[in-house]
Amino acid sequence: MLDYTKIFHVPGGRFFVYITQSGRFKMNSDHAILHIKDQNPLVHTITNQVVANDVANVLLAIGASPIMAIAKEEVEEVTGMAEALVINMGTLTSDSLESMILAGRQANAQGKPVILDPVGVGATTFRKKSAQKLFENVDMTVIRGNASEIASLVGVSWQSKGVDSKDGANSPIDVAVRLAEKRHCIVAVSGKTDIVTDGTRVFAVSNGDQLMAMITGSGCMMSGIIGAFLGVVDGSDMLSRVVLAHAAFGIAGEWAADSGINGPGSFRAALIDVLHSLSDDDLTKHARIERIIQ
Ligand SMILES: Nc1ncnc2c1ncn2[C@@H]1O[C@H](COP(=O)(O)OP(=O)(O)O)[C@@H](O)[C@H]1O
Ligand SMILES: Cc1ncsc1CCOP(=O)(O)O
Ligand SMILES: [Mg+2]
Repeated sequence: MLDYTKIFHVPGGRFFVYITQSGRFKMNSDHAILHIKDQNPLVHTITNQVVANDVANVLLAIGASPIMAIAKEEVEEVTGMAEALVINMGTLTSDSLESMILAGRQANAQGKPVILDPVGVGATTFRKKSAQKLFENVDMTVIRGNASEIASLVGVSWQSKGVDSKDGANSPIDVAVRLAEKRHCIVAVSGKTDIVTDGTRVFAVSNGDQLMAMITGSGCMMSGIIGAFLGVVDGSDMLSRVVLAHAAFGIAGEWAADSGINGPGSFRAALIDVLHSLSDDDLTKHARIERIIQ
């Protein structure tokens, strides 16, 4: 059992951890993956040039359908036919920002989930200002990023290098809760342990493998997978599904790492293979989810 009180030590002791028996926290969706495979949600993804192919492939592997469309002439139409919208700032341009706003407004108007991945948001002034513009125009359902990205969105300093997060003095829980409160949405902070919160309830998901940090795009893929989990009619709450999406991707990472791969290249392929065969039963048995009480 992990001792989260050590991992998430917060000056002032704002958080402590409620450890569930067997380390698993039962979520209220037992059929999340089945629903994705049955309903085959279309996920409109405006992502970066580095990872578009990987994100499309993980969406297909889990049972969703990807559509990568970026032209401002068509994004509203595409979001109109999709079940979820994923916006990723990885290789942002003024044009793609405009498209993200158009697509985001369309999704909001139709009550469709919008997932924002603020890749490298703290790295440049352009990205910071663009994120601000996005928040002024679009209500996000989920913001998912690494710790330095989420910290940057609440004005907390955190070490980073380009699009990657390094060590930080603050707690990832603290910055996640602050951003969720600020933007009134679900926030997920990825890392060795992922934190998912709506500002009130906080969950820690400890599935995953260190190889996930050795390929580019694992965070972007995670954001795409959230789009698949939120793009279905499931009967369960959004927060549970975002938590389960993290567990599913983390389990896929663990099993891919364990599948006789040779290194990061074959790990990336194995990740897609494992996601393709992952079931709700696997998720129930192997998810390591804990609830953190503030
Ligand atoms: N050291 C690690 N051990 C286990 N899983 C990890 C580790 N680092 C990242 N992951 C997983 O990889 C995915 C992407 O996280 P991360 O690398 O933090 O995002 P990003 O690629 O956006 O920086 C998440 O699902 C996370 O749980
Ligand atoms: C390397 C890089 N540069 C711009 S976007 C990108 C990919 C980032 O992917 P991730 O955040 O999932 O590691
Ligand atoms: Mg990222």
